[in-house]
Amino acid sequence: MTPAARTQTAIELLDAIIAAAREGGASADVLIARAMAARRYAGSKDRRAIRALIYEAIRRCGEVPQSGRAAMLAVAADDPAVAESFDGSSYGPAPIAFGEPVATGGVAPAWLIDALAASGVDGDQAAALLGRASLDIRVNPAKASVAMIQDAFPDAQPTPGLALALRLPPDTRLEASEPYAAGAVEVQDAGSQAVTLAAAAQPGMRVVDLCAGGGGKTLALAAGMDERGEILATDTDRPRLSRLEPRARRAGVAIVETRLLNPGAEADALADWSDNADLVLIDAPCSGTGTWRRNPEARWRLTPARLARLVETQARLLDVAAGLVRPGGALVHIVCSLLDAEGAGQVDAFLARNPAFRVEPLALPLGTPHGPGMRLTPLNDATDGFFVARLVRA
Ligand SMILES: C[S@@+](CC[C@H](N)C(=O)[O-])C[C@H]1O[C@@H](n2cnc3c(N)ncnc32)[C@H](O)[C@@H]1O
Repeated sequence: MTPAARTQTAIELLDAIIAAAREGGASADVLIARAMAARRYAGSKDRRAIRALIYEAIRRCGEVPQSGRAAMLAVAADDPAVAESFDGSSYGPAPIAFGEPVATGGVAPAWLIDALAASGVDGDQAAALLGRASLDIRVNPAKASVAMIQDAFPDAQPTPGLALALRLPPDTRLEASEPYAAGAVEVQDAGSQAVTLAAAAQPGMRVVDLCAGGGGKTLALAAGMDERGEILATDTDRPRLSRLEPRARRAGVAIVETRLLNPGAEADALADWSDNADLVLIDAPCSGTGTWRRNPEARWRLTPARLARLVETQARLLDVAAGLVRPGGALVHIVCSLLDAEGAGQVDAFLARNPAFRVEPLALPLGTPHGPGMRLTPLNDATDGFFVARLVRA
């Protein structure tokens, strides 16, 4: 493909991504994968170049751009090679017209920048939310030692304080590797591994992973339990939860049971665990402001109304979890967001409603104290952004 044809393809895909962001459609990654599968003439170099153009445009535009072309013109404004590709050739975009609309740059929509600033996230911290994400893995101690995995990936770097975490070069073909096929490693951001340590899961515990999804944190909890005890992994999303059991089998984990919940009726479905769990982990559904490095178009999807709904669900899930924790047991609240409404403020509000719980201070290998818990950020910790707090029932 010519550079002009690549730019035109990127513009068309950006149009689809913008429409999906406005209408709640599929993510950019999914739309790009679908489009590439349909464009068999695009070689691997073309695909990489088109993908890079699209993500450059998404990162550059804080507000939802008016069109894919306006977003690409924002890239062209700083990149002469992209500007030259607007050459009017048969598969390329029309030449740039004088006074054509160019999408406005910026980190995020203005209301979100204000909300982040009110949560203590300054301009540098906010800009780092759009940096490049690393490729981190967690070694599964049931299947391999860290040294064995370092032999398989000689460029892997350890993460200080995280005994099972390794950072790989971003172009590592992990999924085609033997350790991956054997369940000896799981892809998991180092920050995600660090916040899961707040749970301090131990052998013999009865644990509820209330928002288990596909089980990333469930398996990290299991790694600390040495196949002794019980983990009930629940979620309201059937397709996500259905991925957990095969993943647990692949990892050699047999102490996990899954249970599908109905939104709004979680407590009824969990009545048999009432006052009975040593540990409840809530990896809550959230705005994902801490994961923009991976899904930068997520900031175009978030609205104040959607954020308010998420905050309401999180509060409800915290109250459901409180009913499951036994006296002396612990509740851990995690969000991959830097907004206090979902993290520190959410936990403060829970404590005001539930005086039987108190905050237990955390000592994690990454992160800094923030309100009743700890915060990890891309700028400070080179991980996704997280808030985590550990609460103990009297
Ligand atoms: C941050 S994701 C969890 C990721 C997962 N723990 C992991 O480590 O891979 C949040 C999850 O909460 C689930 N969820 C949303 N509403 C829920 C509810 N009312 N009860 C339980 N889970 C819910 C979503 O389906 C989603 O899988």
